[in-house]
Amino acid sequence: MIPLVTDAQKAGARVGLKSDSIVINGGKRLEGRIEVRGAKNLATKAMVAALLGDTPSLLKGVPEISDVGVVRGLLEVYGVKVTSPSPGELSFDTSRVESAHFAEIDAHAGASRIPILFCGPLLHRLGEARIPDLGGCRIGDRPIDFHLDALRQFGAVIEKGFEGIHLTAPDGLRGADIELPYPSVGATEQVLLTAVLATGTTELKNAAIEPEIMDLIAILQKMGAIISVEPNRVILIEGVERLDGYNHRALFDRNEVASWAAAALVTHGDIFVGGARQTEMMAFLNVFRKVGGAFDVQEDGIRFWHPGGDLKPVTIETDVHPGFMTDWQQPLIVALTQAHGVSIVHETVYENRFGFTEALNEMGAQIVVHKEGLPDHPRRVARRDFEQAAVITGPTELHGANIYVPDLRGGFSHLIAALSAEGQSVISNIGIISRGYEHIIDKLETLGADFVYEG
Ligand SMILES: CC(=O)N[C@H]1[C@@H](OP(=O)(O)OP(=O)(O)OC[C@H]2O[C@@H](n3ccc(=O)[nH]c3=O)[C@H](O)[C@@H]2O)O[C@H](CO)[C@@H](O)[C@@H]1O
Ligand SMILES: C=C(OP(=O)(O)O)C(=O)O
Repeated sequence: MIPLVTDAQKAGARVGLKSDSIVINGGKRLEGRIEVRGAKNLATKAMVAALLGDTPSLLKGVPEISDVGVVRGLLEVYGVKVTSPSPGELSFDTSRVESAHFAEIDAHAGASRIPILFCGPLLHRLGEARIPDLGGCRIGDRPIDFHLDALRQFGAVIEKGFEGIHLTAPDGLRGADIELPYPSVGATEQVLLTAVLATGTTELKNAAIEPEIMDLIAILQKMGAIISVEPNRVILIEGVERLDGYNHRALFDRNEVASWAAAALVTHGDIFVGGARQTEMMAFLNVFRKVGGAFDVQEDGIRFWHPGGDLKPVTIETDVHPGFMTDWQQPLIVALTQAHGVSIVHETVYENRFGFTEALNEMGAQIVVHKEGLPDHPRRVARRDFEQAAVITGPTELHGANIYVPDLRGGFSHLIAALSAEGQSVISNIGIISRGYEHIIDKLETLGADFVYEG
């Protein structure tokens, strides 16, 4: 019989995780210093951008996460020679891109969302693109209509097959006037990566302006692109004839920083996160402070700790940048189970991102998810067609449980809930966590967590 290998096991195997479950003995403070490196949501896009350069690129601060492995595998299929000159660095040689082996892309299907961003670069380099089915966290429908509509406006012709999509550009790619229905991160990146080598000027309205996008723009500018970020979410891109490679250190992973900050709060701990910076995290830091957490911004990182006293409830809405990021709500909600009073988290970015709260309730939390949102509740962010609200009543004592983690951020929140809970928890499917958290087992050890991992 052929053994079934789950997506999580595949992800874990990419970064050397041998076992897919961890036993956690809760109740221990996390204390110590860990480092974060480049952001999953930037490093992977920077790797795609390397395909646009005629000369080699060097990316520094690359995290050892499985999504990086997925993109590396795809770049190799597309003919890019990827090497690692030293730990945390990847170099990309595009001189043999003509020899793409499209037949091999199916092996990379379903592992990450990044493949969709290869459309523009492949059309520029090869006149054709084949993209496998996408993966990523299952937190709603996650359609790619904005991407495909934008690509069509550039002149791409798209055919959808049973497995993935096929694109051509019979008349080349031309600059376009594009307005996104919503400031989608991925669709903004799609437009940037396509417009830089398209003929003429592209005006993108309602663009996403997340720090990871600004860092991608910085990379493209180093490569020779002409991009200006105008007021009111407008980005202008003047197409150029060719681009060179880049030499760039990836922006730090602010989602990982927020996660460890929440871990410090939840475990009454004290964690110094090396590599963290303040400016990109202001929305998070405000909420962290309102809840009752303490932080100290230093030159080489940020220290987060629980200063004692009761945690306070908050009402927040997830939003696009500069708002409170959707990827931060899951670990924060674990802290809110310990706040004295009722907190409300409105999820406005994805339509299905509170599934992870079921396991927290099994552990003793009191979280009620309102699948249609709370329509009359006053708040800052405008309602979307869909949205959900989680109402968290605290404080509640958490106890150990057996948990099968559903997705990346939900998985991290289960991990820290187990670390703070009374008793033992067995958390399985943890390979998913390695999509976005590097060296998770080593970091838990450094911070003094009590766990058994047969790795
Ligand atoms: C790899 C990566 O960088 N992932 C991040 C990226 O995901 P990703 O780029 O997929 O997220 P988007 O910003 O595109 O998605 C935001 C919203 O727009 C919708 N949408 C998007 C594209 C589209 O064609 N049609 C459509 O309807 C999505 O379903 C979602 O409701 O930004 C999200 C929002 O900050 C983060 O949570 C993810 O961690
Ligand atoms: C939703 C996330 O990632 P992805 O878009 O890669 O699924 C995330 O990082 O929380």
